[in-house]
Amino acid sequence: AHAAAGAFGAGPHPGPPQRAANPGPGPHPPPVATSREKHARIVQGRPDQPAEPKVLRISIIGAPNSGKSTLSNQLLGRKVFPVSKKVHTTRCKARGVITHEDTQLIILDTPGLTSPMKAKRHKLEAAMLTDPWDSMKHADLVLVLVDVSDHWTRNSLSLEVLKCLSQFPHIPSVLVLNKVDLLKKKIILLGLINELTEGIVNGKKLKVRSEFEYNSSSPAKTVLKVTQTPPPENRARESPCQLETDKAQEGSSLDNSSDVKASESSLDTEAREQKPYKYGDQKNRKGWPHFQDIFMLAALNGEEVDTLKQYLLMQAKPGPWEFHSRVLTSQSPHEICDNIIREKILEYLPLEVPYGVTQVTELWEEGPSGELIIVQNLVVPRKSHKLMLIGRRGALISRIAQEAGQDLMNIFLCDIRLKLKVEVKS
Ligand SMILES: Nc1nc2c(ncn2[C@@H]2O[C@H](COP(=O)(O)OP(=O)(O)OP(=O)(O)O)[C@@H](O)[C@H]2O)c(=O)[nH]1
Repeated sequence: AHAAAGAFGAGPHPGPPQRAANPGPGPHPPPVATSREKHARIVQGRPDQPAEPKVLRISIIGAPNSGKSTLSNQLLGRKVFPVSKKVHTTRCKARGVITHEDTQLIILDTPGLTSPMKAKRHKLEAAMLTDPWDSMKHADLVLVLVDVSDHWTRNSLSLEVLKCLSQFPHIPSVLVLNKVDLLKKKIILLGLINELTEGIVNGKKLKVRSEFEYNSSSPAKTVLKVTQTPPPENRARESPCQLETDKAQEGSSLDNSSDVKASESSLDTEAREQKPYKYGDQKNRKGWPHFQDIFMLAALNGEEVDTLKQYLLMQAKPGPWEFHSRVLTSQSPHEICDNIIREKILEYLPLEVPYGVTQVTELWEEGPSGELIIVQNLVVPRKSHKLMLIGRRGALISRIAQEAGQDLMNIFLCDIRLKLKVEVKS
């Protein structure tokens, strides 16, 4: 009793994968190896680093669904992590690797930070509670992602995020406000920044005030700009927070063609008055006063992602590379495949149904013309779930196989024949 989705990928693959909107500098990413052995050889092979290599390990943490994987994919310039509208798409930590000239950025994409109670509800593996913490242990810098379109969560950092940050206060942290494309009133970002930073960035008290200036050089654009008054010792410093939106497209409620600035002043005295942040104190706090910088971006369309990437490249310190420059991710081909299929199941099945699906790969082999043949069995707990997953006349499972096959083709850069079966757990 199983439904099979049509094979996919006959004919030549569609050429190079679609690059993200902001691929950034650097050469075209290499294909991801399709067999376990090849992958292991490349990942474990000696890094081909230059004489004076630089490295930065970046942990991306945040609430489930804040856009961590979307941002990771955009930074990588290629989709290698699964993304969906449902929470807990990412099940375990995975690394993405960006190699640019002498610098290697290693992105530690983690599951959304969650509580043991929520983990139980979604039947999450133990790793989903521990992985974000583990990734912090290896990080040189942490990006804290906040979904600014979520009215319920955007006004304060979650308890789990605060616990994580205060457990590792020595790791430089950067606040990233994501999904700004969904905000009609961009001016609320100023209030959010104030809440989420407790009014302190880089050790200096933020004074948020609005300044409306006519921007005659760019009348077609609405510009929201947050700058910090430079500290006396370095007048040239300017915070990288900058967001430009096309007025025509956005219809922003900011004053037309205006700049809004959050500036920093009367710095040191006010900063010293701030209550020290103690571990265990998080329940009474909403923000983190130790961010070194703030970015506002839209990971989905790549807006300002390249600015963040350039910033990260600048933060790298001398140190040996971990991976060969050809490596794009530490995930094995099988893990990538499971994740991509899971992403589609999460996207198309309602409520909690996707969380009960177990994936079993039955076949993984190279076909006569070099194509990759994959057969995966999706085991579900109930017959009703099976019917849902197959859909009317197999329409849904075919769609899942088609879309997953296309994504895998773009990742592996080879033809893929993907067959999905659905079975009720006996
Ligand atoms: N409009 C908009 N949507 C976004 C943006 N970034 C991410 N999304 C969407 O938000 C949803 C969640 O994105 P993910 O990248 O899977 O989020 P995540 O934080 O990795 O999620 P978990 O795996 O549950 O922790 C997806 O539907 C994305 O398309 C953005 O900048 N703008």
